[in-house]
Order: sequence, then structure tokens, then C-alpha cells
Amino acid sequence: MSRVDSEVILDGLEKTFGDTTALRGIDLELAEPSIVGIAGPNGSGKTTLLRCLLGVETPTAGEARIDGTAARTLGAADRARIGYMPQHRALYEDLTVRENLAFFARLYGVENRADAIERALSTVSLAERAESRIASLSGGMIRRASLACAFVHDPALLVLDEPTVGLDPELRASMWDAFRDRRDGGATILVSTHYLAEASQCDQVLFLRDGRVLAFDDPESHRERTGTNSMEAAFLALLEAEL
Ligand SMILES: Nc1ncnc2c1ncn2[C@@H]1O[C@H](COP(=O)(O)OP(=O)(O)OP(=O)(O)O)[C@@H](O)[C@H]1O
Repeated sequence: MSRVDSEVILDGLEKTFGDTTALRGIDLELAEPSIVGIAGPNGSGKTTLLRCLLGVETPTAGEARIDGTAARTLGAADRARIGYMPQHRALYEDLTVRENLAFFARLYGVENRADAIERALSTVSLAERAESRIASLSGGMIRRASLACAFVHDPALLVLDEPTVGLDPELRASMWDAFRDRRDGGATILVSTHYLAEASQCDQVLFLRDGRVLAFDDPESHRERTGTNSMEAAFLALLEAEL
């Protein structure tokens, strides 16, 4: 599949749920393939930001655009260029890993499905369990299967909501290798995390707090600007500077 880089724009994105304000005016522009971490404490707005970007949540004000198209008006062809791994399980538990992958490949109109499925299985090192039903897998294997389903159509934009939560260090490292592979192949990857140490593996990190952008930069610049030597310390310094 020939791929054109994906352009992502968040323009004054605001979202309220009743009395709760989840996003308070988020601006972001991404034009180059990169891994962008969305980091912040529980409830800071990470999932809401990603859901607005995907068009499954309608912003109260502002707009998210992918390649110039407002997220809430994305059509089937636009969606076929996007891969999404939600925070919660979204696979068919009674189907095998391979059957789930075949379902998503068909949904996205992948032409050479058998090859695409093998590639996705090997990316997440799950080929040996391809014929296992999802319900019989460990939590870590299910997360890898979810990631494979988000990858199977070789999307230009990948949106991953806490993809490594609950995984052991070895599995996490292999997931990050898979993200870098995709980035090197031209994809833009937005990945939310509340593990700040992990955020240092991103090309750029957007720190969120209470629905606001505290800072957006590459990890080294975050550390330099705050005079710290870890992402946790950088985030704490940014929080203190705000108080
Ligand atoms: N559908 C909803 N209805 C009401 N409030 C919501 C809804 N979705 C999110 N919120 C609220 O919006 C705020 C941001 O939530 P969000 O899930 O985006 O945060 P998060 O940074 O992803 O959190 P976590 O790290 O816990 O996943 C929270 O106060 C949350 O309770």
C-alpha cells in the first residue's frame, strides 16, 4: 500500500461533559511521521483528546482535522487510513486471533489479506497463538492481538490508548519496537500513556493537565527546559511552575 503522510490538526479543541471540562482549548499540528506521546495523570483528558481526533466524540468547541477533513465527517476511505487501539477490549472474544484480524482486514478493504495478517501477527510475535480464541489468551496477549488488529491495514495514522498498560517490561519493549517500525515506515502514531518513563521513547510529548497543554516538545527539550533528567521530574517541575 502506498502511503501519504498523515496531517493531524487540533484547533482550539474543547470538550465538556455536563459540569466536567475534559479539554480546555488544545492546539496541535503534526505533519511529519512521528511518535507523539499524550501524557498526563488520570482524568487529564488523554482519552477524550484521542476520541475527538477519531470523531467518536464531538468537540464542544474547536475542531480536530485529519488530512484537512473534520474528524466528525471522516468517511470510510479516510477511516481505512486510521488504526485505533482503544483502552478497553474491543475484540471478538469467541473468535481466534486470526479470525479477528481477518475481520478487521476485511472491514478496511485490505487487498492481500493473508499476507497482511501474517505481517501483523509477526509484528506482535503472536503467530504461535493465531488459532487461539481471544477468551483463552492472557491479558498481555490480548493487548498484542488488539495492536495487531490496529496495524493490519497498514494505517498512516495510529491512535493507541494506553497500549502497554499491564504489560511486562519485555513485552513493552517489543511493542515500542513495533511503534518505531511503523513510524519509520511513514506512520504518525499518537499514544497515550500515564507512564512518564515510557513517554521518553516518543519523538514528542504533549503533557496534559486538567485538559490543558502544559508543554509540547521532544523529551530532551522537556528535560533541558526544566533542568531535570527524567520525564517524571520534568512533568513535576512543569506542574510546580504552573502552581
Ligand atoms: N463520557 C463521559 N461522560 C462524563 N465525563 C466524562 C466522559 N468521558 C470523560 N469524562 C471526564 O472527562 C475527564 C477526562 O477524562 P479522560 O478519560 O479523557 O482522561 P484520561 O486522561 O484519559 O484519564 P485516564 O488516565 O484515567 O484514562 C474526566 O474528568 C472524566 O471523568
